[in-house]
Amino acid sequence: MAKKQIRVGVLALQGSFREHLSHLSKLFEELAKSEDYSEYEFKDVAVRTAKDLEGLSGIIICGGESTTMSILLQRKHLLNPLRQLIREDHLPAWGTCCGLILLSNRVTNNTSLKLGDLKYEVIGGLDATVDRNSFGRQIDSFTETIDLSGATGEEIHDFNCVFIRAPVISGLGNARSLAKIKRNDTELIVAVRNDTVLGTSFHPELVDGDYRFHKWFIDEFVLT
Ligand SMILES: NC(=O)CC[C@H](N)C(=O)O
Repeated sequence: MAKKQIRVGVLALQGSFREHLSHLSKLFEELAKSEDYSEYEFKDVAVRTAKDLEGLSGIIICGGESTTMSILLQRKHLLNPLRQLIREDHLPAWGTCCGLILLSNRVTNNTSLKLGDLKYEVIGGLDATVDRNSFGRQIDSFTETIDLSGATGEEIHDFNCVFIRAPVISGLGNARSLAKIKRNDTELIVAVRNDTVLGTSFHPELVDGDYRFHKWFIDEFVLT
């Protein structure tokens, strides 16, 4: 019987797209050996043009710099196709850090930006507000081990979460919180989801050899 083709795209304009593609391809090598996934044939796809979006079952928007990425999305004519796919057609999507910002409906701390004739535009899809650069400057980047087992229902008790000039989810509409960290006695939301869109302030693609979070995205969002 022909296998079901599962193509997972990674927006590859700027930022940590190579790391996501490498995580996916290694994960897919593992899944190809597993009886549980024998009905599927997986492929990771670098998305650079609107044509690359054809036939995708899911998409990842990587870490990077959201102002730059917003400009590139507009110049490459990818912003509107992605809005259509993610917001109207409910293509499963996951954004890490900059990707979370671009997938949120509301962004704060982005007002002083002059972009020539362009505006700071996001894709949206997550009914949440994110505050950019919420932990301060690049030098204030940090790693924290978080128990993601409650959030994912998987054995991800200790996940190495890398925060680089990360945003925080400062308001929730219909999206729901998945994970929090504590800073100065305040709980901050760092992962959020709705039915088809997932956002994390941290970067699972930067954790070498750990594909558990990527696997959960495939199982929970792409294959359901
Ligand atoms: N690591 C990241 O993706 C950083 C995001 C970046 N600070 C922004 O606002 O776009």
